[in-house]
Amino acid sequence: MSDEQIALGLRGLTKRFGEMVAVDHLDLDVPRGSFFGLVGPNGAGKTTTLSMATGLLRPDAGTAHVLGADVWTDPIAAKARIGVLPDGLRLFDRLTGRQLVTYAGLLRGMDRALVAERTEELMVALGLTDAGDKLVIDYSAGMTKKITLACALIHAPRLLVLDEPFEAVDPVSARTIRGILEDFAANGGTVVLSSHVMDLVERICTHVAIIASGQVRAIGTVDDVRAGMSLDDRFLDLVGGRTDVEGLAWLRTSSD
Ligand SMILES: Nc1ncnc2c1ncn2[C@@H]1O[C@H](COP(=O)(O)OP(=O)(O)OP(=O)(O)O)[C@@H](O)[C@H]1O
Repeated sequence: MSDEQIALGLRGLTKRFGEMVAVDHLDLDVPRGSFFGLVGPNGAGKTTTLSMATGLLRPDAGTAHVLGADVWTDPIAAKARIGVLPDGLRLFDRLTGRQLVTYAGLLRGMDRALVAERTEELMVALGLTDAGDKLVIDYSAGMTKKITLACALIHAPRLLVLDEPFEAVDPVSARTIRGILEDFAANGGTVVLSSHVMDLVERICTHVAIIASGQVRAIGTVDDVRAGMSLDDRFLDLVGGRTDVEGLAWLRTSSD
């Protein structure tokens, strides 16, 4: 793949927490226009990788490029092109939903009238119009996910990096979000998302990387990585996650 075809390029990305290597010389190329799923067991290093890729966590080694811009040496250019839905982000939750999205747009240096226009469009598209004047602290988990997504979209980024975008989101909202993301990718945008839901990744992603112990175990189009199996089976084969349900015998016996 040539550099122009790569939306997100990670090279030798490494992060240690004390003795533990969370991300271990990780290389990954996300093609432009792809819908790219990042999957892996709990603790595999997905969030740490995405945080380093988007300028939220400084790597110990390695580089991250967003559409050619180095995230760590040219952060202003890189960050202008990215919209991020981070995991467990602390929001200014004493703002209303509408105020929070407006704030995200103004922080990006956008014109106030354009911010107002896009905020209303996003509230409608994400079904948040009625909740727009409610404080974010009073939002449900799914509503919080949607308002954070609105903040990630307001400046019309070229690359969206979403940590578990469908977690806690109801089926109707999931369908809406999926529609917005598919439209975004169909028009030249690139989506990178992490998920534990293999069926979802199999259905909506064009490409996938399976990560375990901070390294890429398989990468390519979903069909290539599946290799004729379901993604779920391939995942379990690669990460060796199958455990037999022996033990916990006490759970099977009733005490009354
Ligand atoms: N700030 C931190 N300090 C210490 N260890 C950390 C920190 N952040 C992550 N880790 C460790 O790094 C490893 C990778 O964590 P990470 O959150 O990237 O995994 P993940 O693939 O996103 O997991 P999950 O699917 O459970 O969200 C884990 O072992 C985790 O305990």
